[in-house]
Amino acid sequence: MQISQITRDTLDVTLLGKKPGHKYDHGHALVLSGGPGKTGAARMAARGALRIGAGAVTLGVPPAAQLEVAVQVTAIMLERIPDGAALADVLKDNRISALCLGPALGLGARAAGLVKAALAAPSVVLDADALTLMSQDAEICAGLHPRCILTPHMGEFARLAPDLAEAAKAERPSAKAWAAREAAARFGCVVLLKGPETVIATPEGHVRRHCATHDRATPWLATAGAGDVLAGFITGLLARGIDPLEAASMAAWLHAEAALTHGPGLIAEDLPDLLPQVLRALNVQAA
Ligand SMILES: NC(=O)C1=CN([C@@H]2O[C@H](COP(=O)(O)OP(=O)(O)OC[C@H]3O[C@@H](n4cnc5c(N)ncnc54)[C@H](OP(=O)(O)O)[C@@H]3O)[C@@H](O)[C@H]2O)[C@@H](O)CC1
Ligand SMILES: Nc1ncnc2c1ncn2[C@@H]1O[C@H](COP(=O)(O)OP(=O)(O)O)[C@@H](O)[C@H]1O
Repeated sequence: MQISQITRDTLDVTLLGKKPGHKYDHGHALVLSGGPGKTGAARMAARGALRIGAGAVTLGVPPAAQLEVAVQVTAIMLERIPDGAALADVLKDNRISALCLGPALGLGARAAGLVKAALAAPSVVLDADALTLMSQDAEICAGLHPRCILTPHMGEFARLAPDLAEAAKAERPSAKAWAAREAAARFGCVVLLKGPETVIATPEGHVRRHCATHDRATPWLATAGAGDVLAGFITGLLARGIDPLEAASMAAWLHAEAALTHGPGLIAEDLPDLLPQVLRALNVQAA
C-alpha cells in the first residue's frame, strides 16, 4: 500500500489563495447545531469554516437554541432548521456548497432526520454524533457518496467498523492506514481517522498520513472540541470547491500547524483564530 505523507512541501498553497469574486464565489458552508446548551461544538466548527475562507457560513439551529446561538455569533449567519424536512428545503439553495453535521448534534429523532437529509448536500462532513447515528442506521450508510467525508476518532471508528478498528490496533506497520483504506472502500466516501497519526483514505484507494509526532508533536490538541474545529476547517475548504482528499489533507496539516503555533495551553476555540497567522506564514496570496 502506498501512503503519501502530508507535509508543508506537499501542500498546494495556491489553493488557499482567493480569486477575485463575491462572497458566494468562495462558497457557503452550513453547519448544523445541537439544542440548547449543546451549541458550542457547532459554533467552533462554523468559526473554523469561516476563518479558512468560506465566503459565508450559516449555523442551522433548532428553534429552542436560536437565542443562545444568536447572542454568540456575529459574522456567522443563523437559520432555523427544526428537522430533516426543513433542511431539505434549505438545501434547495444551490449556493450552499458544503454541510457539516455531528458535533454535539445529539442522537435523537431530529438528529437522525437531519443526517438523512444532509446527504443531499453537494459535500458533507459527518463527524461525532452523525457517525454514531450512521453506525445505527443502514439507510444513512446507503446514502453516502464520494463527496462525503467521515472524520471519526478511534472510539467512533470502533462503532462504525468494529472489525477494522480491531485491525487498526494490530502491531504491524500501517495498520491504521490499512483500516482507513478498507473503511473508505466499504462506505464509498473519504475517511479521515484522527489521532496523533491521522490517516486519510479515499474509496479509490489513495492513502495519506499526517504525523503530529516528533517535531510536529502537539499533545495539547487532545482537548475537547479540537475535532469539531477540524470538521469546520474541512467544511470550509470543501465549500470553497476544493476536492475532498485535498480538503481533508490541508485541514489536517493546518490544524496541527495552528496547534504548533500556539503551543501548550491551547483550547479548541483558539484554533480558528490562529489560522490568519498560519496562512501569513505560508505566504498565502490573492490568487
Ligand atoms: N464544546 C463542546 O460542545 C464539545 C462537544 N462535544 C460533543 O460531545 C459529544 C460526545 O463526544 P465524545 O467524542 O466525547 O464522546 P463519544 O462519541 O461518546 O466517544 C467517546 C468514547 O470513545 C472512546 N474513544 C476511543 N478512542 C478515542 C479517541 N481517540 N478520542 C475520544 N474518544 C475515544 C472513549 O472510550 P475509552 O477509550 O475511554 O474506553 C470515549 O469514552 C459529541 O456530540 C461531541 O460532538 C465534544 O466534541 C467535545 C466538545
Ligand atoms: N495526542 C495528540 N497529538 C496530536 N493530535 C491529537 C492528539 N490527540 C488528539 N489529536 C487531534 O485532536 C483532534 C481531537 O478530535 P476529537 O477526538 O474528535 O475530539 P473532540 O470530539 O473533543 O473534538 C483530532 O484532530 C486529533 O487528530
